[in-house]
Amino acid sequence: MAAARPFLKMHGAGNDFVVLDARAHPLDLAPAAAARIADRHRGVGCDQIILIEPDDGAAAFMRILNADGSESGACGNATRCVAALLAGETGARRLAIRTNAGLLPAEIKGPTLVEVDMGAPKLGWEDIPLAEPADTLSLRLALGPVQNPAACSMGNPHATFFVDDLTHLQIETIGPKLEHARLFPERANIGFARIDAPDRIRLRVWERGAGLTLACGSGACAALVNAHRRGLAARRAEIEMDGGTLTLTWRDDGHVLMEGPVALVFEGELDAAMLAP
Ligand SMILES: N[C@@H](CCC[C@H](N)C(=O)O)C(=O)O
Repeated sequence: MAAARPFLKMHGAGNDFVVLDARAHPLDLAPAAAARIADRHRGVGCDQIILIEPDDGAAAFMRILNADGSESGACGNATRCVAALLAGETGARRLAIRTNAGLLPAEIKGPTLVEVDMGAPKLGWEDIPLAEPADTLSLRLALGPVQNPAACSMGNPHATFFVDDLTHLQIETIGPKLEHARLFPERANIGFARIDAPDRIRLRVWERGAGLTLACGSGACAALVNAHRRGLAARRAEIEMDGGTLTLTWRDDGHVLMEGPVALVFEGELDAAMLAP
């Protein structure tokens, strides 16, 4: 059985994480163990579990496990948190974190502020991925009051619905049904965006494998990209979510810059039984 492990509880705009450092001692975390740790009553409680692993060409490799134990290729808010953590070890202001989405350069902008280059979105139906050829600017998907989202991948699949009213939207009801829609063979993160101005978007995200979170960094990137593609937003906007606001820029070179807060909440130790498969 694995030994007890220290962990850090962190969050980025309220999107919260249990961070485990597996650089010195590898940790093969089974989906059931991830779900156990993420449980907000019987575990530590978090949206995602983040494993920091060794990497030859970057400060570290970041493995992302959702609260349901599924693995994702991108997690914007956690990337900022891990960048801040690793920068604090060396005093560096610039570093790069590798995820399955690629090599993500990060810059420390302040004691609790980090900017990450999230790379370029993928816009083709097969890159999202979708189950069939489709115009990713307007998918033939509708449920209740929402329809025709735009879709892109930030290393993970996102569909963004544009709505006028976020107050009466039953996201807990329609979110899981859309997450598991047949159109999304790997499921999808579902964003609901209200355009308040060309440079201001109000966003709520039903996250794949985690549910309604207070913020979603890759979801914010997808919302800006999809809004700009639709002619609804500029290339730079403030994305306001329940847990906080991120500043997003879709650069002319195609890369999306995301700036936002990071926080360390507490340190703890996971009992070995929590880590068992
Ligand atoms: N909260 C993250 C996204 C985490 C992964 C996502 N739920 C997925 O399964 O793709 C973010 O800040 O991007």
